[in-house]
Amino acid sequence: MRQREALNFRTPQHPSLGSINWGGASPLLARNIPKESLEQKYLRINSIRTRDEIFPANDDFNYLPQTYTPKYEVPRTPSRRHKGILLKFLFPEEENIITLGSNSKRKRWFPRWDPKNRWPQGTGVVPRYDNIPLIDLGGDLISNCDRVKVIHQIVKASQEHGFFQCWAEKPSQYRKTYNSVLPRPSLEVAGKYSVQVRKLSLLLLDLICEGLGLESGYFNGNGLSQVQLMSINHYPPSSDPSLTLGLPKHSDVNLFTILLQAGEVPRLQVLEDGKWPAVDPLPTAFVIPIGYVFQVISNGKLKSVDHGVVTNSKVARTTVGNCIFPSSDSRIEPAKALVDKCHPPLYKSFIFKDFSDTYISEIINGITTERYKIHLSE
Ligand SMILES: O=C(O)CCC(=O)C(=O)O
Ligand SMILES: [Fe+2]
Repeated sequence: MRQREALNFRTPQHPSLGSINWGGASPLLARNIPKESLEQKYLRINSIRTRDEIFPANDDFNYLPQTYTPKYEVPRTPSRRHKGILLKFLFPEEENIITLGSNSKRKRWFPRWDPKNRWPQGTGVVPRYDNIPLIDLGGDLISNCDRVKVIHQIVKASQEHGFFQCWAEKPSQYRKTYNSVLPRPSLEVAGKYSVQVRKLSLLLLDLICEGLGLESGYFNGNGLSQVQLMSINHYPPSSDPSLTLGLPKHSDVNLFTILLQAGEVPRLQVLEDGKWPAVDPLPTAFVIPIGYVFQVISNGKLKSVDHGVVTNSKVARTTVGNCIFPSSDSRIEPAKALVDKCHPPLYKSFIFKDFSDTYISEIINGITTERYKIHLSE
């Protein structure tokens, strides 16, 4: 028999994630979702359903018109019955509850999401990504030799793989400073951590700037690296990972992300040569995926990489990502110093906000990034 249970979610998570409702999925999933769904209450139906039942391929499950006001019969719970008049007025629950059921013709709040693009990497056994460059930033980065070597490693990895891993301090110090961030940091720890990570991001920006041959401080100007957004992603275990939202295939919308992974289970999968090998979590290293904005600014010298997350049937996983973004009004275009007669611009110029507003929903739906590109025949 189906047991019904009303849950509150702070971010749009799939009900099969269970009762954990902190942190939530990456803000990626919160983009372009109707605002009201972020405070949405909906029914969780505890029953085993197949993946196709939950996400029927031909179902218009993700269409939610602005004026949508569902009216369903919902069993009353004691807490509702005793709710004060003011709360009832502010939160008219019956109208906020949406059922996720197999036969329902009701509209759902999920973003339009082509089923083919949900788990292109599959959810079974995955190969390990065993040739990820691991770059040591703990050396003497002032002395020319080390600096040149590290810059070369970063640029090469970002060109060939679209991401790299790095150590920022000696491993033992590292554990002490950063381990307290996971699995669930206090606000104070999160604040301290984000300051440390900001320093690391500025160092990486300086090194990449030099590696690309751009004038010093290039990324400090025009708001190019002004915004840092921290997201804590928690992926509870799911008895059937194929029913659970991890993170769909995407490449990051920013310059880069500084990602800390906890736990033993490799679940971050990166697309390389048509395969989706998983990145082993190293507790003392950061994973740095290059974002699309960096690909554009570097005129294609650095490449952003598709990645995604699949959940595990037994083990939870938590990651902390600090994303380095331009400010919303920044103009994004190939750096002038990288463009000349022999190297024409490969990307159009755009304002970051115009791009970021649609980028996530586009890539989630498998729409390619072609429209940002300039084709040489144009
Ligand atoms: O949690 C992860 O491993 C990846 C997170 C991610 O890709 C993102 O937040 O963009
Ligand atoms: Fe990502």
